Amino acid sequence: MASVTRRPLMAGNWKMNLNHLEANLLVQKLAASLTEQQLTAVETVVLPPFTDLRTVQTAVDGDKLLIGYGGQDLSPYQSGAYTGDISGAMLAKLGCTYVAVGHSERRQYHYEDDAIVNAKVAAALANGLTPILCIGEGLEIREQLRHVPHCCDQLDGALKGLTAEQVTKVVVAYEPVWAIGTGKTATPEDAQEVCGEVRKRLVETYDQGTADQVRILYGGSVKSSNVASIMSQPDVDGALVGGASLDAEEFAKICRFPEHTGR
Ligand SMILES: O=C[C@H](O)COP(=O)(O)O
Repeated sequence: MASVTRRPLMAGNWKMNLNHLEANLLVQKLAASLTEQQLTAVETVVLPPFTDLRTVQTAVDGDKLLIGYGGQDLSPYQSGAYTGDISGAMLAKLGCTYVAVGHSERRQYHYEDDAIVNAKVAAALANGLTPILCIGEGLEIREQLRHVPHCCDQLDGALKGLTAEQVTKVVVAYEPVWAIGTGKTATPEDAQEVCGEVRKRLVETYDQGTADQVRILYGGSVKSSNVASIMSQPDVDGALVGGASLDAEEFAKICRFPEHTGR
């Protein structure tokens, strides 16, 4: 069987950090820290707060930076009376190519369930955005060793009703909730276990060709010091980075991981 090449993706989720002035500085510094060759080898994306997106767009377009960007959430609806929400069409109009969907912080603080996440994935695709679909288990589920079925159930729920072709356009991010912002990183083997099972589930539900095209990221306390070992796993195609993406030099080091692994 021919081996499959998936372009590594490093996505920096800024969460509710950095105003638009700080966003401009960070994006400029990040771009200056990476060569064209490095940015071509590893797709580099930032997910700033909504209020920063126009500024990031101006910086990226103005200097033709090879950095992608996107939102951290979107409405499942196209438009209308949904105070405080932002539509996929609005993100697309700002040049976004990605949007995070179903992050554990949205599931926890905004009570998003699999049905809402499913509607948001569909809304992202309908607007030409690549959803970064986040799945992951809490500590209790991990301790009960139910993490694989839990994550596969979240995956099934989020992808319900999508065609195989649509699924190839989705990025999945496995983020064990107990490893987010805690400094506790899953071992590379933990990351591989779930990412591998996610890919197997995609083979079962769709087919091998579809599953081979889907990029699966790991997220949870990723840093420049641990990214290489995580990226050495066969089913891990990148990382969703929180805290470490707020420091341009540290995030750039993460994006330069192939230089430490020869990947
Ligand atoms: O979206 C990113 C994840 O929640 C990971 O955050 P973290 O790198 O700060 O642990």
